[in-house]
Amino acid sequence: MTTAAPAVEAAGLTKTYPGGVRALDGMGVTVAAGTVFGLLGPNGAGKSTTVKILTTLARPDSGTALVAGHDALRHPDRVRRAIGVVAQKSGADPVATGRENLLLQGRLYGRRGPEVGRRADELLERFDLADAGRRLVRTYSGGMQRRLDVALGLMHRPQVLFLDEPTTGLDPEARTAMWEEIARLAGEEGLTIVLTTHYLEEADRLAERIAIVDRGRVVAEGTPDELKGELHGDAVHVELGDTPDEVDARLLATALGEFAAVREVAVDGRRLSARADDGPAAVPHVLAVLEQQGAAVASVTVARPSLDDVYLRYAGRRFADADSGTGASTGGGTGGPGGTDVEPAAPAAGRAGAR
Ligand SMILES: Nc1ncnc2c1ncn2[C@@H]1O[C@H](COP(=O)(O)OP(=O)(O)OP(=O)(O)O)[C@@H](O)[C@H]1O
Repeated sequence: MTTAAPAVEAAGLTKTYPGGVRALDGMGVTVAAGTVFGLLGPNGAGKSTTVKILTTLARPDSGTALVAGHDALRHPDRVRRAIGVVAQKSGADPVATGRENLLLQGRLYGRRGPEVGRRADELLERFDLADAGRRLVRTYSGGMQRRLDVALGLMHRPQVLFLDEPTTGLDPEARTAMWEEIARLAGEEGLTIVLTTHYLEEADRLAERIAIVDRGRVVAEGTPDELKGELHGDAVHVELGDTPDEVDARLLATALGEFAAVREVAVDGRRLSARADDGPAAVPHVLAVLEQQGAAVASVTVARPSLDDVYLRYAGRRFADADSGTGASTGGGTGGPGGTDVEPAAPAAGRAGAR
């Protein structure tokens, strides 16, 4: 555990977008320097809005944000110099080469002279783009473009790198390669990385600590093992044949809850989940109760705790279900990130972040 000041300290962030969408509702995170921190949550949970505030591209309605020791609200220019941003959408110019993009990025940060070219070549090499460095970016594969995006974010040697969904849209092979690179950056270079993702596996694999975000606030935080360790026992998931109505669902939960071996029973549509110290031993009881209640069973699975179970526990619904709907606290606007309130940014954050 490092004793240095945290790389990011944000507290009490709130943000309501025009149209009444409450994107952040008391959001707060503390990220230790030199670690990889994952903001994990379904679509619309508020991850991008948090990153936009921390990277000075948006202002909160209230709350505080310190990044690399600087106040993001009072001294956004200082924050911009200390951070790199890799936004969801590529910041690279498709009709320039990869190398030209890197050189331009360096110049936007005020770098001049041969050092800029050396840094560009070093990054092309490191991201396995040396051969493609003089090709137009529009000829790159998705994985190559994403690697170039990360290289652009690193051009000025930031202290904190923000990666907004770095592997969304990548095929499994490119995703694995990106994971390896992110792990190496944190391990070898002591960079602090704040990563947003809606992939449970990505957070589990990369982040030393994870904040699970739901409806604009952190609902659980810890190392992946701590979070999973809070859920004692196995998860028992039952796919019901018919959707029980509300009364049936309550009856099922009550009837199952009478077994000491089974706890935390939740029925969500056709899915019933519960915890049991010994999952396989509990299954016959669970099936017997469901049969008594007249509930048809399509399938039963028993699993060790996963981050999905952590999410279910804290958010009260499954991750995939939340991911397919909106996570914001009120309906209304559906504007995507980068919408109405993005403020003009200095090159440091603006090039990758404002597009
Ligand atoms: N510029 C905007 N104007 C209006 N509503 C917005 C704007 N940006 C985001 N929202 C809404 O705020 C909520 C939080 O969005 P945000 O992009 O922060 O979530 P997210 O967790 O990053 O999701 P995603 O993974 O889809 O990017 C969503 O309901 C979203 O539709």
